Amino acid sequence: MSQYVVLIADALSPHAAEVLTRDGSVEVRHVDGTDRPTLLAALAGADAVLVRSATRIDAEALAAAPRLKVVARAGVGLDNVDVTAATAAGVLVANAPASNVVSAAEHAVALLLALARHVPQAHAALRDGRWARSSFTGVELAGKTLGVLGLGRIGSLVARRLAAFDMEVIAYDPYADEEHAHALGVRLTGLDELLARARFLTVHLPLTEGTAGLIGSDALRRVRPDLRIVNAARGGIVDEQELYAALKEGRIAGAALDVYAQEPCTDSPLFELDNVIATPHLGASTPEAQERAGTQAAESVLLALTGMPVPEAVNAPLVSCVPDAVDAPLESPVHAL
Ligand SMILES: NC(=O)c1ccc[n+]([C@@H]2O[C@H](COP(=O)([O-])OP(=O)(O)OC[C@H]3O[C@@H](n4cnc5c(N)ncnc54)[C@H](O)[C@@H]3O)[C@@H](O)[C@H]2O)c1
Ligand SMILES: O=C(O)CC[C@@H](O)C(=O)O
Repeated sequence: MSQYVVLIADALSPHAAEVLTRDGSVEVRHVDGTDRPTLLAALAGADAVLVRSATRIDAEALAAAPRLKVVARAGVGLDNVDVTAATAAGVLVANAPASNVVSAAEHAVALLLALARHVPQAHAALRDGRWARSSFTGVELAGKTLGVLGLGRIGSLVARRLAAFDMEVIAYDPYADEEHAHALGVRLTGLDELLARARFLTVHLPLTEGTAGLIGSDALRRVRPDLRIVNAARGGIVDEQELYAALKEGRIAGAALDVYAQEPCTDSPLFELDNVIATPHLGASTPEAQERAGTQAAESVLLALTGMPVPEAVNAPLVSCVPDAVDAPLESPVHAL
């Protein structure tokens, strides 16, 4: 008989369940974590729960889980887990902080290029039978200033990739290291300069009390009218109502969004604007990222439950695709106890 019950509450790579059941001590139960009554009932008998971004592990969920020892987030952002409440309850919280950063960075770059050249709009027009070349004149990236908000793992990967497009890259991140920025060819600036100068702005911050609404009414009145904004970090960092107003009034030129204040989000006034392109939180949606995220989250659960060490091999493929300079200054996957 298995010693531990582990819930998988969001759709994870099958590798997660494979890792968890490896030594026979764990019974895996799959539940739909977005169905609240089902989640709360299942948590009653759970020793651990693995989530992506859809399932909320808040104080109510923690209170329903008397046996819970660990919450593992198969990805980066921990805004769907109440880390403070978990810590108070003696529940360990782990994430997989570098698992999906390459995928997320590539998606941000894809959105930025698509925004610059109206790719989704031109594709849609052609499918409608319209050869509307003059409607879709774009802009070059070369020589333009890219402002990176948050020069952590993903911001650094995006900066490096877009520097290769001959963009001038500046970044605002009060915690970033000058040498790290310099090695990437990035100049650190204050927020005021970044807002005033950027032709493209890409957001790579965590959602916290300090970053919620950072790009709001005030910031959006200090930018150039030809600014294009990409947010593939978290909804709510860019205020959606203020973004709508800025786009509608021609105070900025366009926006590309992967994330929303409320998700799922299928009905936003922003989707009606011609200069907005949008994807449904796809930054981490590649098999490569999901395999790493699921595997690393499962390894963290096993480590927390059984004390079984994490094999080196699990981390090896990822380290080889994330530059040392990006990997170095960041915290360990186990976030809080
Ligand atoms: N779209 C997706 O699918 C997807 C995938 C992965 C991550 N994300 C989001 O991207 C975010 C960033 O991920 P990461 O791996 O780069 O995180 P990270 O922790 O490596 O980097 C975040 C950076 O933001 C900086 N920062 C924090 N507060 C700031 C502030 N007020 N002003 C300026 N800089 C500030 C930090 O110093 C850090 O360098 C995650 O928190 C997550 O929400 C989205
Ligand atoms: O699980 C996902 O697909 C989203 C993950 C991403 O937003 C993250 O923060 O890691």
